[in-house]
Amino acid sequence: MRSIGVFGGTFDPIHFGHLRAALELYEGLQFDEVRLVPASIPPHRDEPSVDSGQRLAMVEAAISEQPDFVIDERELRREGPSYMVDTLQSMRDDFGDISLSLLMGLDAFLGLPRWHRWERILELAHIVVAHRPGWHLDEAEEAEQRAVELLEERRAEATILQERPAGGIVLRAVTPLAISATAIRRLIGEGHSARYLIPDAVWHMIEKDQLYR
Ligand SMILES: Nc1ncnc2c1ncn2[C@@H]1O[C@H](COP(=O)(O)OP(=O)(O)OP(=O)(O)O)[C@@H](O)[C@H]1O
Ligand SMILES: O=C(O)c1ccc[n+]([C@@H]2O[C@H](COP(=O)([O-])O)[C@@H](O)[C@H]2O)c1
Repeated sequence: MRSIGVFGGTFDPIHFGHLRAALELYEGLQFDEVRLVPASIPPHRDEPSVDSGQRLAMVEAAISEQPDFVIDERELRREGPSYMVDTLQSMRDDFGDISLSLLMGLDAFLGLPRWHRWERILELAHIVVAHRPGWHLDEAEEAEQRAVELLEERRAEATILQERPAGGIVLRAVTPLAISATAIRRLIGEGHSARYLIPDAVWHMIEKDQLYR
């Protein structure tokens, strides 16, 4: 069965934490393709500090040489908040009965029960959760318990991703990289370099356009 990974993010900016996780999941879970989906208006957070055209350009620069990584612009073309359930429904309509896997870090997964129509998401896709430094399942807060229960109910072996179109949750270790876009924005705002946390091509764009100053 054809199998696609879907990696959504604000990517403000894209960094090696995103890229290395996406690559290890792509190789380890044998996706035919990973679609990076920059959010236009991300729900449940402040508006991005850089406009969507620039965030998109940084993602393009970051993945230009990686085979099977593609950018999916459908959230940028849609009006209103970038609800993931709408994105996955539209991919399902486009791609038919393939296996779709929504990739996310553990921090994002713990917040999943607050997402718009989140229960529908598991009817449309699998969820692959990557470990992220600083986040632990056994330290989940009260508000995150629903996500922990969901993982217990739906946890599956990675083989499910090749066998069924949707519905399982797979937890995966990736190289732990304690990099966040928030810390990168702060570094640059304080006049420091963000080199070696992000691809050089992305750093050059940030410098050229004086982003995050
Ligand atoms: N270092 C990392 N390791 C694993 N997953 C990550 C890492 N950084 C981000 N992710 C995941 O990438 C997705 C998109 O994240 P996002 O674009 O919000 O990056 P971020 O670094 O968390 O940004 P911010 O600090 O602005 O919240 C989320 O699913 C998040 O969990
Ligand atoms: O659909 C939702 O309600 C929803 C709520 C929070 C986050 N998301 C998506 O999850 C991805 C990671 O979100 P963030 O805030 O960590 O960048 C990104 O693609 C967001 O659009 C989606």
